[in-house]
Amino acid sequence: MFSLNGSSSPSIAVYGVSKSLTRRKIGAPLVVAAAASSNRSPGDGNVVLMENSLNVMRENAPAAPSPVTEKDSKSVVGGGVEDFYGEDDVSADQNVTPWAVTVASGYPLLRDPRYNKGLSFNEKERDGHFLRGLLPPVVISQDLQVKKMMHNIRQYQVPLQRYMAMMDLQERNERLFYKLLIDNVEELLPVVYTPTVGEACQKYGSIFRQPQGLFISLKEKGRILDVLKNWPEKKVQVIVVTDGERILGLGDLGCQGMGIPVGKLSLYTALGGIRPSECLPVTIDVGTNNEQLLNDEFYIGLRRKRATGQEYAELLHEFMCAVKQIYGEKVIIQFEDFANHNAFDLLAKYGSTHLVFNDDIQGTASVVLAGLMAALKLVGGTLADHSFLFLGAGEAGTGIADLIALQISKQTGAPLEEARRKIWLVDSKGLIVRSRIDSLQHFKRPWAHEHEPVDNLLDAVKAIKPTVLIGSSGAGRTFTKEVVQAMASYNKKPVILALSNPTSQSECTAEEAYMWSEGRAIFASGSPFAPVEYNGKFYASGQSNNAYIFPGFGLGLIISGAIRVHDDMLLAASEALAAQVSQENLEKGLLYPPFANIRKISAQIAAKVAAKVYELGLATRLPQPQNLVEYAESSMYSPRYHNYR
Ligand SMILES: O=C([O-])CC(=O)C(=O)O
Ligand SMILES: [Mg+2]
Repeated sequence: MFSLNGSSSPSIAVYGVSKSLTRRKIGAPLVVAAAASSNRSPGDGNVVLMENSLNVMRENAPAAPSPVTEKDSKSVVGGGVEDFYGEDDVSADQNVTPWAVTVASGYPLLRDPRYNKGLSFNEKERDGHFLRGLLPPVVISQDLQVKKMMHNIRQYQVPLQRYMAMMDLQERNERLFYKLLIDNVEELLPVVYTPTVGEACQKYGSIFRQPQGLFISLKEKGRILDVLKNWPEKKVQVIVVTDGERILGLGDLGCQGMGIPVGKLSLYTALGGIRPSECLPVTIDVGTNNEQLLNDEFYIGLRRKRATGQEYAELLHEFMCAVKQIYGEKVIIQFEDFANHNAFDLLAKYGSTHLVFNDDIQGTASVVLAGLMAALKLVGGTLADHSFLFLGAGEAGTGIADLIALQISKQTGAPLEEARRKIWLVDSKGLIVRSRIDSLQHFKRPWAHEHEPVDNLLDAVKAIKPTVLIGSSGAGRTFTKEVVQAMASYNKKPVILALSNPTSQSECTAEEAYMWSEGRAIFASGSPFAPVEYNGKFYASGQSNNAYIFPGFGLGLIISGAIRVHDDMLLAASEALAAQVSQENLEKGLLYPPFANIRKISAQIAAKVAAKVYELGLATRLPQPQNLVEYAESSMYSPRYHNYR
């Protein structure tokens, strides 16, 4: 027991406190001034409150009252907290000096986004936490706050203004931000994520207000470990890292790519239930080759050309080692929006030493495979009965192609080589064929099949006559009328996926796909499109975006204590997602379930991924929980306010 406030707090509170403090290494011995209550909910517990609310005070400093939550009646699936906080944490903390711990109250409490509740502080809390007079008299519920915020956000017509309003809210009242996002996910996803996040990155320098993640630049070379220690949270489960070189389909945005890790991690919390405090957005700044940014007076990054070769590799290696040193081997490192060459190299280099996941290669592959599994119910046949043509042979294109081939090979027993022959890729130089092999980058070589050269997409469609056309090129409006019409001339129901983001880079719009195929296309896109009307009929289209996969995938890794990612886990995630597509969805032409159910979907994905982690012997959380779906659900962060004593 470790509590000076009378509540019987289990050892968990000690873990959280001591661990944080050990790592803080701040000066002389201190005294403990406050601790958490007895609530133990794995996704949502007071431990978080403790750990994230530490103000370390010098010996004899007065202890301010702490907002400690009242006992929460929510039932808990056994063992969750220990798993998140790890028994190894205890032994690591044996030499801890007693420290003083308290949390903010009064004005600082209102300024602390993690604990601020704004007008929802009740009368008792206002008295107990020195808030009297700092707020107007009214006390309102969190639900009313949500209603008010949605009303305000809807006043903004310009998407970037909505984005900024959401970011302001995140910096002011974190739980309200997540409540808003979770309760209105279909409306707000395009605001905090693609397409708006793309524009936000382009203008990040001028809209920058508060740092929302860690910036690690070449200036920090040799001291990245110290930089990581500056991050206020000591328990991190997921890092999303970019070097900004290929932000969506918008190209090199340098340091301003930070909007992407921030956006992705807010989805980790909203969609996958990972606690916000355990998510760390990182941008590695090695310069930019974007002349416009280099000449932009508001640019926030290093004003130099990109470092490459050894200089680049050394910085990344230092980062990878420092992360493992400080957060252990179970932290997920999600690579996001790196340029092709680095993305493949980093995944190959660190795949066997770290828990790494490339969202653009693996997450996109898994979500597209799920969409194809659903599409088969509409077009018939097995994967092996179809032929696939890609425009784009980068991370997404080859990643998806690899996973389709793997699945075909598993289903038919055919060797991978043979399965690959169903799949063709077009890059900027035309169809990838054998005669080009010597000039191809290594990740394109498996796709260089025997064929005469074809130098453009339309001719490739005519030559291959694919049943499925997938755009992953980052180049907008490349599925022209002729291309879509050619697909519709060979197929009763052509499957067309325009995956590039944001909307401006989509290979075609939903309207174009339906119009040019006379309403016969089975269409999905990376960024959302509103339903379109064609010949008096409405056509909805699904969003084939890795946001369906990575939050649940990450949760599955966390709840099983995975130490490595394996392709079979991606297949498990695809199957779990495809299983969530209802007959009703399919009848509307939707290859994916609505995002409105995403937390339930994420729990299903997490359970299937975790089961695979156990099966492969890559789990460290033992024994395996009996019901993984329930366990995943109960592990999720809830944005509901706590009551403070
Ligand atoms: O961020 C998204 O919307 C999907 C993605 O990973 C990308 O386009 O790079
Ligand atoms: Mg991406």
